[in-house]
Amino acid sequence: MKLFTRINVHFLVSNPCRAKFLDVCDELLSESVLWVVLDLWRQRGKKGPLRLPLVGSLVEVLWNYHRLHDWSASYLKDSPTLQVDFPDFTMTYTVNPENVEHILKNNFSNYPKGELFQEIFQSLLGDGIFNTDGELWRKQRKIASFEFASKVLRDFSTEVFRAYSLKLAVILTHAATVQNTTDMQDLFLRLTMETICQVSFGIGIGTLEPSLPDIPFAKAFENANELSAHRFVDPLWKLKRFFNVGVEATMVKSIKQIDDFAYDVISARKQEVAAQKKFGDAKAVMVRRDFFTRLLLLNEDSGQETFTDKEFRDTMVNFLMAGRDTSASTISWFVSMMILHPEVDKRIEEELRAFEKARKEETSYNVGPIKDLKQFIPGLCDGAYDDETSFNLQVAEYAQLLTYDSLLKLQYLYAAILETLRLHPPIPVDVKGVLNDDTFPDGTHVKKGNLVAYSPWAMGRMQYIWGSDACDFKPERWMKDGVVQLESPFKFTAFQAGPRICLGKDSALLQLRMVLAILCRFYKFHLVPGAIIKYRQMMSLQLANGLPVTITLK
Ligand code: HEM
Repeated sequence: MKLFTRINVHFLVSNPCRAKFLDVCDELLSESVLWVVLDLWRQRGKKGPLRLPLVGSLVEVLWNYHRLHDWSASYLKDSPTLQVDFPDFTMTYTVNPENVEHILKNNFSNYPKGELFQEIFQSLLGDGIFNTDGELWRKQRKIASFEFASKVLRDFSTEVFRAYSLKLAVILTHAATVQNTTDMQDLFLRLTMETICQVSFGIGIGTLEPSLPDIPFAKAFENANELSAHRFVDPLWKLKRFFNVGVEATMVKSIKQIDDFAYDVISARKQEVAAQKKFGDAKAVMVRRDFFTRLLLLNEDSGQETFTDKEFRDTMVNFLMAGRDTSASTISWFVSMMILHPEVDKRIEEELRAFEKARKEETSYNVGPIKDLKQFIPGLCDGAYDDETSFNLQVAEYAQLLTYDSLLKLQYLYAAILETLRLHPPIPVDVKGVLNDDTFPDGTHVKKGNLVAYSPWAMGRMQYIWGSDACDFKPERWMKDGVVQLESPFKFTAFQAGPRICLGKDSALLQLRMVLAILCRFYKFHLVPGAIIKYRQMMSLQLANGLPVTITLK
C-alpha cells in the first residue's frame, strides 16, 4: 500500500530526498493502519467502548460527551464494572455495591480525592474539606461534624429554611397571579445560595429579593465553579493561567471577587465578636447561631488561632460548593418529577392536607404576630388583604406547622425525595484516585495512579440492583406499612457513604422537606410547551434548559 506515494507523486519526480522520506512515512503509515485494523479485529465481539491505539476510548467518550451518564450506563447494565482507557490513565467505573463499599469504606485510605481533582479545584476551594485528604481533611471533618450535630445549628437552620421558603412562596404566588413564565431552577439556585449563606455564615446576600437581582458575589461564585469544572476538559488551562488569558483570566477576576467578599465578612464578624467581648463574655452576648460564628467562638475558647482567615475563607467557599447546587438540583428534579407524575403530586398533596388538619387539631395553633411576617410578605398590614396577600398569609400559617419533628411525619413526601435522589443524584459520578494497586471484591484489578469512579446515576437505573422497574419513578418502592425503609448507603449512594459521607445530609433533608411541603401543598407547576427535561453534562446534575414553568395556585 503506497498511500503517501500515490498522493504525492508529482513531488517524487522533483525531489529524490523527499521521495525517500515519503517512502519511510509510507511504510510507517501502512504498518499503523495494519496495527489499528488488527487491534480492532482483536476487539471484535468484546463488550465495552471502542479502544484505539494511543488515545484509548477518548474518541468514543468525546462523541458521547453530552450524554455521558447514559453512555456509561449502557455498558454497565451488561457488566457492573467497566474499564475505560484514556491517553494517560485508565478510569474504572463501577456500580457493584460491594466494590463501592470497598472504595468508600473498607479500603478508604487507598482512594483519596486525588491530585487531579485537588489541583483543578485549588483556586476556588483552597484547602477546604471538599478538596483535601489525610490530616487536613480529618481536622476539618471532626470539627464540622461536631457542629453540624448541634441542636443550636439545627434549630437555627429550621428557622432559616422556613423563612426563605416563604420568600420563595411570595415570588411564586405573584408569578401565578400575573401568569408569568418562571425558571424554577434559577429560583432554586437562588434559594439554596441564600440558605447556605445564612446557615453557614449568618448573612443574606439578597439574590431572592422579589426583583431577583444579579448579585456580583453570586455571579462570581457561579463563574468560578463552572470554570473549575471546565479545566477537566481543557488540556491548555495551565498555560492559559500562566499567561492570564481567556477563561483563566475570568477565573482570576472571579476568585478575587469571592475572596474580597469572604474576607470582608470574616473581618466584620471578628470585629463584632471583639466589640461584644468588651462588654463581657463573648459567648453570653453572642446572639448569632450560624456555623461560622460557632467556629469563631472555638478560636475564643482555645485562646489561640485554631483557624486562620484563609481557613475560614476556604470553609465558607467549600460549604457553598457542597450545599448550593446539590440541594437546588434535587428540588428542581423533584418538581420536574411532579410535573411528569401528577398522580404522585396528588398523593403528596393529600398527605400534606391530612397533616395540616391533624397538626391544627393537636397544637394550640397560632400563626404568630403579623409583624413577624411583614418581612416576608409585602403588602401585609392590619387591614383587608388582596387575594395575593391572603394566599401568602395562608402559606405563612401553614409554614408555622412545619417543625423539625413534625416534618419527619411526612413519610410519602420523604419517599418521593429519596426516589428523586435515586434517579437524579446531584453528584451523578464520583471520582477517586488510586494510591496503590488493588483488587476489587469482584476481581477487577486497579493500578496505582489511575482513577476509579462509582456512578449513583447509573446505579439508580440498574435492574440487577433495583429490580425490573429500576428506571421508573416509584416512591412506593421505599415504603412498607406507611413507613420509609432505608437502603444500604452503598446501594443508594446519592450522599456518598463511609467516612466521607455527606456532612450536610440531615440539613439538606430538612430543607428539602420544608420547601417541598410548601410547594406541593400550594402550587401546581406546568411545563411550558416545547420545554425539554434533560441533564446538562456538568459536575452536578443540572437541567440543561432550566425548568421553565407556569404556575397555578392550589
Ligand atoms: C441533596 C443535597 C445533597 C447531596 C445529594 C449531597 C451529596 C454529597 C456527596 C455525594 C458528597 C461527597 C462528595 C465527594 O467527596 O466527592 C458530599 C460531601 C459533602 N457535603 Fe453534601 N450533599 C447535599 C447537600 C449538602 C449540604 C446542604 C451541605 C452543607 C452545607 C453539604 C455538605 C457537604 C460537605 C461539607 C461534604 C464534604 C464531606 C467530606 O469530604 O468529608 N452537603 N455531599
